[in-house]
Amino acid sequence: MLFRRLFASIARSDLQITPRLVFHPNHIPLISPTPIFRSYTRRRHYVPLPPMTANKAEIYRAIESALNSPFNSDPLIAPPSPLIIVISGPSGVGKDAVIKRLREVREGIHFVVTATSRDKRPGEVDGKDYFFVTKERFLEMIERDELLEYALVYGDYKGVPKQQIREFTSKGLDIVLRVDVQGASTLRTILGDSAIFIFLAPESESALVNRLIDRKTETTETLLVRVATAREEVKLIKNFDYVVVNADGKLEGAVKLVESIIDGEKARVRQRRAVI
Ligand SMILES: Nc1ncnc2c1ncn2[C@@H]1O[C@H](COP(=O)(O)OP(=O)(O)OP(=O)(O)O)[C@@H](O)[C@H]1O
Repeated sequence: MLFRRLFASIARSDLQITPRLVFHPNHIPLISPTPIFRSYTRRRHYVPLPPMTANKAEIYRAIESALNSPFNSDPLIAPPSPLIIVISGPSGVGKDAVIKRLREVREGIHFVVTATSRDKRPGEVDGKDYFFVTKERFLEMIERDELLEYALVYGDYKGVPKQQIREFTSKGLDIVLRVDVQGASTLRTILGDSAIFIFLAPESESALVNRLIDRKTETTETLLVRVATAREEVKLIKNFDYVVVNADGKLEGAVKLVESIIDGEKARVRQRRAVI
């Protein structure tokens, strides 16, 4: 009784157990090796296909008809999801310089403007380089949960406004965040693998110190703190996905490598998807 039921259910099902396949050069297969082909083999026995010497439209239509569904021109692959790219590295390594150049050479990216309570440096523009806010306003932003991440860096607050990320990812743009190394570690905890983390490294410690001296933005005391911190920060490289060396005079190369990383990420089969 049990066997009879089992055989009856196999007979009703789409599964077919076949000892061998039958092919003919100008015909579609009579018996399909897998159930997936069965629907068209069942409906369209012996539909002759034109030879490859026939005209293109005729071959096209014949294949369409044999598969029993029209071809369409819709993209087979969905467009890549917007990326969140975190660029970090020790003070003076060239985060701003790399981002400034990336901004010039690449479209489709929104560079998140960090909010900071520090004073403007000469040449910096409010709303472009940073949102310069008072300490009080910054504390209010923390209170209202408006920041994805924030930190007190060398006595000044810096933080990433959530609203910008939401607004621009919804428009399909990639997002670049520029944060210090501690901030990147915090973001890794918050975002996990849903974002890409790039560590910018100098070619040597000495190059980094020289760059900071040349920048002329530090006192010797703050310079000392930055360099000592940089030594510790290099140890956190393990929290990152990629490392890009920004060597002296090789800014272009560093930017190209960042672009290649972005391109590679866009070609991933399993896309990263961040929810902010
Ligand atoms: N590849 C490079 N070659 C030579 N100089 C560079 C290079 N990259 C950056 N610089 C210079 O090094 C100095 C430090 O760079 P930048 O201000 O971009 O560093 P940063 O990582 O943003 O620093 P901070 O975190 O302190 O703001 C700047 O004067 C910049 O012009």
